[in-house]
Parts: sequence; structure tokens; C-alpha cells
Amino acid sequence: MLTVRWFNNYCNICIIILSLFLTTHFVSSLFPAPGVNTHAVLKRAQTIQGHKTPKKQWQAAWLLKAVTCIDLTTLAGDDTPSNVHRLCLKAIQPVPYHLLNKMDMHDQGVTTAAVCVYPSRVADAVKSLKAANSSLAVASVATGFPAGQTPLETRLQEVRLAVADGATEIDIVINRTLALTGQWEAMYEEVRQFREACGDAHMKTILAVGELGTFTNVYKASLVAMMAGSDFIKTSTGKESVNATYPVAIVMVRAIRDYFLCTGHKVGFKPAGGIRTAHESLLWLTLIKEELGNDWLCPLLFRLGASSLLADIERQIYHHVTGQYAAYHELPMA
Ligand SMILES: O=C[C@H](O)COP(=O)(O)O
Repeated sequence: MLTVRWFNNYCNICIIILSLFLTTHFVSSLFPAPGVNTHAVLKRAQTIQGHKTPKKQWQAAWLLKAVTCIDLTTLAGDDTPSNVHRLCLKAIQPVPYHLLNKMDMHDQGVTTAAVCVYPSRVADAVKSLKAANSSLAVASVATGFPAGQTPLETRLQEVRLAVADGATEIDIVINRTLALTGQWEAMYEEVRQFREACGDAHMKTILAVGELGTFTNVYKASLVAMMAGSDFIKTSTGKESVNATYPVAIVMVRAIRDYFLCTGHKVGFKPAGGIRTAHESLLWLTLIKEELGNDWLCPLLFRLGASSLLADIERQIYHHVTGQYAAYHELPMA
């Protein structure tokens, strides 16, 4: 008991010291040039992409694991209460009962990790889940998603309103202007204020890596986001032209690992944007297992942000169970 308390205190002290150090010296002095070794990162990403994925029942098990880590997302201008309602029903039962039954998984409570919507749709999602007697988490994007180009007070208020409507997870976007102009201390201060506005809600910080220019910026932004209190760091909004890529993920998960080694504090990782196939979901799980270890292979520390991934995972599970591929229309999608 004493050891645990000592360890917790030690971690807290480390975080405080790091934060103080960060606010005084900031990232440029903390991570001098040349920064990230691009060649090594690209090579490692290539190795991960070349990995053979598991087959047969092992593949089915990994795919079910991937399902439980999905933030099932709809972020469209034409979202309505009814498509959010369908999304929620799909999140509660992401794989048809008869398929789970055949795998003897029907009583294991397989759901996605959360649903993810725009702030204006949070109340709809909360209502649908409540009506279905589900305690599934509702995540809301916020802070002027996707560009983050609204005044700070507006962005903070958006977080508060989403939390008041029942969101228990908030996906904030960082201010890329601050990152691109090297204003790391100002970025830290904004993210810290978002953290405060989140209250008890979990905060995932979207770096929008496709707009950060360099791996070194991605590493610095990851670190600043974690030091400012993020529960997760997330690659992308899904709206940039480049979204979740394996090289950039290597940089982010290594920042997570460095932060963990330094503080003992585990921060989660969420690749998002353009993840569409079951095969990709298996590669993401492999990357996490190899870079961060099994501890991270759970919804508490790993999420896949995706609007169109589940259909392909369902098809692969259908194939595993029946030996045939289902047409897309045979598997009802959110
Ligand atoms: O946060 C999640 C992303 O917006 C999802 O992106 P996607 O629509 O490309 O799957």
C-alpha cells in the first residue's frame, strides 16, 4: 500500500517537474535538432506493414478485439438524430448476434468502445443509448473541429456544452497555427484549459498530423499534449488530406513510450482518418502490441477512430464463420 502511494506520488512529482521544465525551457531546448530520425521511422513502418497478420480463429479473435476498440464515428454535415440513432444501435451490436453465437462470443458483451459525433448531436446519441439501456460512451469532437480556427473562448465553451449534454469523452483539436510557429508554451496552455473544461470527461487530443509538416513537430506536439493532461493523443480529424499513417504513428507511440518511461503515466493512442479495412485494423493492433506492449491493447488505451471500418471487419468475420463472403447489403451498417 505504502509502495503504491509512494509510486503514485513519485509519478505526480515527475509530471509536475516535467511540466515546470516544459513551461520554462520549452520544447526547443528539450528536443534540440535534428529531432526524429526519419529514415529509421520509415524503415520501422515498412517492417510493420510487411508483417503477416494472424489467420483463422486467431484472426477472428483479433478482429473482435479491433471492434471493441472502435470509436464508431459519424461527422458529417447531414447528420441527423435518426442516423445518429442507427449509429448507436450499431455500436451496441456491432457484429450480428448469429455470427457471435457461432464463435461462442454472444455473451461477451462485444460492443464498440464509443460513438463519436459532433457536439450538436451529443444529446441525440445520449438519448438513443439511454433508450437502449446502454452505458456506451459518447465522444464529442470539439474546439472548432476540424480546423480549430475559432476564438479560444468559443472552443472552451464548446467543450463545456458537449460535457453538459452528456459526452464523457471529448476529442479536441490542437491549434496548428501555434504548433507550426513554434509557440509550444501557448499550445500547452490552450490544451491545459481544454483539459480543465473537460472536467471528468476523458480528453483525446487530435494533432492533425497531416498539417504539422515534420515528424519532429509531431513528436513535440505529442509531448506537449500529454504534458497538458491528455488521456489520449489522436492522429487526425479524418478531414485533412493526409490522415493516420504508420510512420507518423511510430513517432506518436514512441512519444507515448518516452512519456511513460519518464513519468510512469500511460497515455492512450487513437489513429483516425481513412482507416477502412480489416487488414489495416490488424496492422494497427500489431503496431501497438510491438511498440507499446499488450497493456495498450485495450479500449482504455487504444482506439480506432473510423466511420467506415466496421463493414469490412464484419465481412471478414462473416467469412470466418460461414466460409463465404457476404455482400455489403447483407450486413446492415450504421
Ligand atoms: O475521428 C474520426 C475520424 O473523423 C474518422 O475518419 P474517417 O471518416 O475517415 O473514418
